[in-house]
Amino acid sequence: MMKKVMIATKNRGKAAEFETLFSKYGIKVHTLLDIEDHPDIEETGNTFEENARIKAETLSKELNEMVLADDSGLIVDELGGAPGIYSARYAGEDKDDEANIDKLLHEMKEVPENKRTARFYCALALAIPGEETILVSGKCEGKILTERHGLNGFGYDPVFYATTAGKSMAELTSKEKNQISHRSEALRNLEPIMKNLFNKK
Ligand SMILES: O=c1[nH]c(=O)c2ncn([C@@H]3O[C@H](COP(=O)(O)OP(=O)(O)OP(=O)(O)O)[C@@H](O)[C@H]3O)c2[nH]1
Ligand SMILES: [Mg+2]
Repeated sequence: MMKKVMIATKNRGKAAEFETLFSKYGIKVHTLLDIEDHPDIEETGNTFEENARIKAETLSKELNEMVLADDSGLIVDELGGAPGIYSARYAGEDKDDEANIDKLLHEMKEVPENKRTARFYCALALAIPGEETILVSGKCEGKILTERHGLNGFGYDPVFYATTAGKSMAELTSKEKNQISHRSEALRNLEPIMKNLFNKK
């Protein structure tokens, strides 16, 4: 039997990354994109963890099965932590990656190189019916570039210089991004728990 996990996301970039990240465990990924006309789950929390928990528990209750959710975003020091939990909607409700980047570059226009520090953060929530939800997180340190570099990835990747890679996130192959990203670090922190769960079945 093929193992599978449901992820409470409608973000195609995340879905693609999770597909690759889970494939090495032989686990197939399903998302909200596979359910026709599923309404958005409202993110009413004040932290990444709260929002991840809301998305995972809402869908888990609805489907009565185990659900994983990712709430993530970009934290820019000079902007007091913005866009943070509002990263997807930074430039407006339509979640336009290009408009978000334009707004960020504009806000950071006068900021000198040494003050452009930032990080991606990812909270993962694993909701299991009848059990306490499990929360883990990961981050990835970097700087905000002054213009776009690279075509891979999604979101703010073209303007995020990943310190450990020495390149923009969008210049990395998906394999390279998956070695250093906030999302992959969070998932590694969930690995022992997932192993237990999937081996039980
Ligand atoms: O360049 C990026 N590389 C990444 O690896 C990344 N991870 C997150 N983000 C940004 O943060 C928002 C998440 O917000 P978010 O967690 O609410 O997700 P979302 O609303 O897009 O989808 P859903 O999972 O809620 O359905 C995203 O839209 C992006 O703007 C990233 N940007
Ligand atoms: Mg969202």
